[in-house]
Amino acid sequence: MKYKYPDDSLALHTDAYELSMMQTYWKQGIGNRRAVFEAFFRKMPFQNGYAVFAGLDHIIEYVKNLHFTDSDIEYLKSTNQFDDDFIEYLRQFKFSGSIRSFQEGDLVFNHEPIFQVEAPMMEAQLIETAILNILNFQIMIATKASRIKSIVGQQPVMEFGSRRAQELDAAIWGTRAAYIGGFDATSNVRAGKLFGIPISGTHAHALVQAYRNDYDAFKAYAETHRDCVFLVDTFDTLKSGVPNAIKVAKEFGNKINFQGVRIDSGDMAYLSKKVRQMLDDAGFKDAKIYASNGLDEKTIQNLQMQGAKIDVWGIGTKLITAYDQPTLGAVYKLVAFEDKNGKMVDTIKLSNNVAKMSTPGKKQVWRINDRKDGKSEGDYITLDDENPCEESSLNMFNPNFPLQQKDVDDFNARPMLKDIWKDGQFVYDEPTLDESRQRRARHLDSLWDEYKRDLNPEVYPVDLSQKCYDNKLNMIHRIHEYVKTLDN
Ligand SMILES: Nc1ncnc2c1ncn2[C@@H]1O[C@H](COP(=O)(O)OP(=O)(O)OP(=O)(O)O)[C@@H](O)[C@H]1O
Ligand SMILES: O=P(O)(O)OC[C@H]1O[C@H](OP(=O)(O)OP(=O)(O)O)[C@H](O)[C@@H]1O
Ligand SMILES: O=C(O)c1cccnc1
Repeated sequence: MKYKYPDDSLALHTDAYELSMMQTYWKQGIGNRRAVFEAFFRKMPFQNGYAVFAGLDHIIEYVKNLHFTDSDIEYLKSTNQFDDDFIEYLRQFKFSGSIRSFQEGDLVFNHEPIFQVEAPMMEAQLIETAILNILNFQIMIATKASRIKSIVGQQPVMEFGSRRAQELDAAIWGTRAAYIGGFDATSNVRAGKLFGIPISGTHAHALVQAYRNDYDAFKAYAETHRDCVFLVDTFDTLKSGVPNAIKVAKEFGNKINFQGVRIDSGDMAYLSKKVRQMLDDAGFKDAKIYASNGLDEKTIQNLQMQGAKIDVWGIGTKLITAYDQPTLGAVYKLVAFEDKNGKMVDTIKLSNNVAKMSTPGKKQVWRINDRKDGKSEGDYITLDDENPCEESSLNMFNPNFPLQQKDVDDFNARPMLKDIWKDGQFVYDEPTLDESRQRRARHLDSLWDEYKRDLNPEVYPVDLSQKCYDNKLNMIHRIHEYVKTLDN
């Protein structure tokens, strides 16, 4: 396969309609007016009580490198869909706006802005597709990983999904998201090199098949490696795999570090208990039992319930493909746009479905924590000019059920949308990947258990300030009045 052009850039990683709209804005002279777009999702992934934010690092790389190459320009010309003067404008395109975002490892919730772009309309429009592409995938994988890690607890959990992922990028960025979500290592060596994620692995059935029997295969592996985990289920786990693993471990003694065995099929509760007994009886009490094969948080929980003696978990398909939910469904909506007099005017998208109505205005999300126990009370969405830190008491109410409300007195309020770019300047002090991973663990600690259970969690409060709520209602009302005039 050959590309049609010698180079590739991500500037064209956008939907054609973004470029079509840009051309309209540009030709109509409104392309440089400021616009504010916000990304949010409507439903919690996997019906989980929280989601884990990930993807910012990839977005930063994308925006930093965003420009149209000569071949991008040449290609756009060849489509005959865009005017030459507009294409010439694209040649000097550079992102000049501002971006605010949650940070990787932060917990995020539905209906709150998780990512905000304030930029000339044309610029903000171009980047929608890539931003959603990245966030929709990485948040889902980080959240799935976090669900799995929460069930597994302190035991190590390894990401094994590259061979099953939706192509190369999904494997790489998926494993990075999984690491933020709490996974401990990956089998993908490139992800180890690129991101510094610890790499880890055992061996495949091919090795045993190549030597035609367990003993010769394990012996060959032991002769060529110090750390050894033997895969014991190629022929017969209990009759051949484990006895031969023990035999080789005994023969090599201190010459190898016999870490344990991996089981990849069969009844893993039954087998792991038997295998544990065999390893213990042989004096290998510290040897670990690794398990893989179609695992996720549900199978793991079930195996735990059955008393399975598994110490290390390898997870592929069901993590990296976000098996039970194909996308997060995050959207990117225009919430304010500069008018011809240079004034920012809020905008709204109405819908017959109340849940689908956007919340107008440039906003900030504040995480409200109880000052006494540090626990999160909920998220409080304000218009950008409000500051709940100046209030002594907050009335938090559910915008869909305004009667559901509570007053919070002794609280800390932290703004969650952090500056990443300001007027074209990159201003973010990027955390390391390990810091982002720790952030998720720290934030989970401040969440009540009721929001963290994997089945039917309580709904975490995501509330609007009175001003934000009134602004939304007023806009809805005004538009309804306007539509009524059209009926006549
Ligand atoms: N004790 C158990 N309780 C619940 N689920 C289990 C148990 N043991 C294994 N599983 C899960 O059952 C599913 C099917 O296991 P099974 O061994 O039949 O897989 P398989 O892929 O058909 O095996 P093989 O690789 O031998 O073809 C896997 O997702 C596995 O994780
Ligand atoms: O089941 P998953 O969660 O996706 O985990 C990854 C799977 O990939 C490997 O199997 P594969 O059959 O690809 O190779 P093998 O020859 O090593 O068994 C491994 O043995 C796991 O079963
Ligand atoms: O190292 C392993 O055991 C491994 C790696 C990828 C997929 N399955 C297993």
